[in-house]
Amino acid sequence: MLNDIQEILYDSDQIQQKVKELGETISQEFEGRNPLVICVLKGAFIFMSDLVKTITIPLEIDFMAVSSYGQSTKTSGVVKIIKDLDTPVQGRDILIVEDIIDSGLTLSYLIDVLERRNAKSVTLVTLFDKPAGRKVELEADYKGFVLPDAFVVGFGLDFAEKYRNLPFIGILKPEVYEK
Ligand SMILES: O=P(O)(O)OC[C@H]1O[C@H](OP(=O)(O)OP(=O)(O)O)[C@H](O)[C@@H]1O
Ligand code: HPA
Ligand SMILES: [Mg+2]
Repeated sequence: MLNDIQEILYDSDQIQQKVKELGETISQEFEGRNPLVICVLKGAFIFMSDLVKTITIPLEIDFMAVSSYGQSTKTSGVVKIIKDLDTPVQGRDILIVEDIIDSGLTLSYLIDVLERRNAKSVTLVTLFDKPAGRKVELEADYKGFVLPDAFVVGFGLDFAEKYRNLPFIGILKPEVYEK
């Protein structure tokens, strides 16, 4: 698995430090609001579990699974809901937890869904942001790291379902997906 990585961008310690900072900021922002924290599966599962441990205010969690990349390094452009929320969002302050914003299509679709369901507010936190990939205008309220224009894996992010368990974020060697 490590042989397939071209370059490590941020290691586990660097990521944990950043997660802690994000958690502190979010704790202040949502003081007294009991937010519903939504993990966008599968990619965000590691970030979500680390992040909520650093948030010091009461919150609720739920999960939504969406997919648009499948076996490719390029978005299909079609965001499919694989698993929906169990919790009604009407009138709730929502914090969406995402691993990466690339084209922006996944999150613009999800925000639209939550607004149509009458969420009171929708706030976005992403651990990684790849602005060069944007196809729609979208900015996270809180972000961890800005990444270069390369396909990355690790810390929850996959290529064809592999590499999610790497404890760092790194660039995948193009020969892995070009062959
Ligand atoms: O901004 P975008 O171009 O939409 O890309 C970001 C989304 O793509 C990935 O999910 P994917 O569809 O690969 O599903 P997964 O989380 O199960 O890997 C990632 O986890 C984000 O949710
Ligand atoms: N890596 C893994 N999954 C992704 C990426 C990426 O660079 N961009 C969007 N989904
Ligand atoms: Mg994926």
